[in-house]
Amino acid sequence: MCHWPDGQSILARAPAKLNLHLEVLGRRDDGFHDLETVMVKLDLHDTLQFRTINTDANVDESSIQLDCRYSSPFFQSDVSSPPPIPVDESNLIVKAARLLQQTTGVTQGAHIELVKRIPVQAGLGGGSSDAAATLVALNQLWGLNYSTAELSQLAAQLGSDVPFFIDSSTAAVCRGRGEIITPVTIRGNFPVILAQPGSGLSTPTVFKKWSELSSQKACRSVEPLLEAMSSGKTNSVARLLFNALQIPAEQLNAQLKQLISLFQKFALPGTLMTGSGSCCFGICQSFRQATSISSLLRTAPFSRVCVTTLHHNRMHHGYYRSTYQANG
Ligand SMILES: C[C@](O)(CO)[C@H](O)COP(=O)(O)OP(=O)(O)OC[C@H]1O[C@@H](n2ccc(N)nc2=O)[C@H](O)[C@@H]1O
Ligand SMILES: Nc1ncnc2c1ncn2[C@@H]1O[C@H](COP(=O)(O)OP(=O)(O)OP(=O)(O)O)[C@@H](O)[C@H]1O
Repeated sequence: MCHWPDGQSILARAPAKLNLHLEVLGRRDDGFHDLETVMVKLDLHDTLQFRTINTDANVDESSIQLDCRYSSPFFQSDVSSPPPIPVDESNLIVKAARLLQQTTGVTQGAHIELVKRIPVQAGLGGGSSDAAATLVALNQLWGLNYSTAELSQLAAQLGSDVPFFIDSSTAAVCRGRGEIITPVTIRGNFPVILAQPGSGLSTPTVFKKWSELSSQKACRSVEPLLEAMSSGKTNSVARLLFNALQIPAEQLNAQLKQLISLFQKFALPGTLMTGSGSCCFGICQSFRQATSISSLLRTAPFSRVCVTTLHHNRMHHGYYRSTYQANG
């Protein structure tokens, strides 16, 4: 989190996530599913700038104004294509700001500029991370002094993945519908190739497909993966990747299935789909390997590719001038 010298502006980084392990334990009465999932934050991130509303400009002081621009290896530079996310009240950023206003009774508003790099409907948690960054930043901008625990409770009302992004840890096991967070250790770092097919997947549709296909199988234990993560054994981490939603997702999206088959042709230590898809990832041994495989993946007509690493040892929702690019 970075404060501008005038004290009226905050810049926040909202990282993407990967699910290294995702087991669905069963369907609940409220329509959600109980999960056991291991999530890690990535260096790939959206950037959000928050400013107080200039009341001289004849604007309602409690309004929430959101502007969005796209700046990512995943996005096309074609400005004529319509933006893939709404900037109205349905945006999770606006929902997070409204929830904070309603809960605290604060009358202040905000102008928010989003630089969107994380692809949408990809299972990378982009909207959830933006919502968490908004709760943390507006808590500061509006001087609310809410604790992390209080912000986490609000976060869970916005989405199952949002509390993970309030937590400052790089990696965590998330249980319940995703909101019960236990931070875990991940040592070392490794390059990750992200590849997204031409179309995304809706989370409820993938869970519905899982219900249709599910059988009474024993649940896959998370413990061997946690041990490999804490001892920094990247090859073991890669071998233990697991996602119970991948088969249902492959049945819903033919390009995803093709992309996973393509990924499996390369000698990578491990590949998987993240969350409810449709983005897939490969853990690489080196940047050289990541660069050569990502250029081969880029030749597939339907896939968009980007290389990133884990989001390690950063300030919470941190921002470093040295890594910030002029284009956002
Ligand atoms: C698949 C994951 O990305 C794994 O990290 C998350 O569980 C999804 O979390 P999310 O996008 O924050 O999801 P939410 O916005 O809370 O829920 C969207 C929809 O996904 C389904 N959903 C989500 C989470 C969960 N544990 N069980 C579910 O069945 C429900 O149909 C729900 O209505
Ligand atoms: N700030 C936002 N960023 C991205 N999507 C948003 C945002 N606000 C609302 N949305 C909507 O939320 C939906 C899911 O987008 P998102 O990119 O968060 O999915 P996801 O990566 O699959 O998330 P998850 O991994 O948490 O399931 C999209 O249909 C999008 O229109």
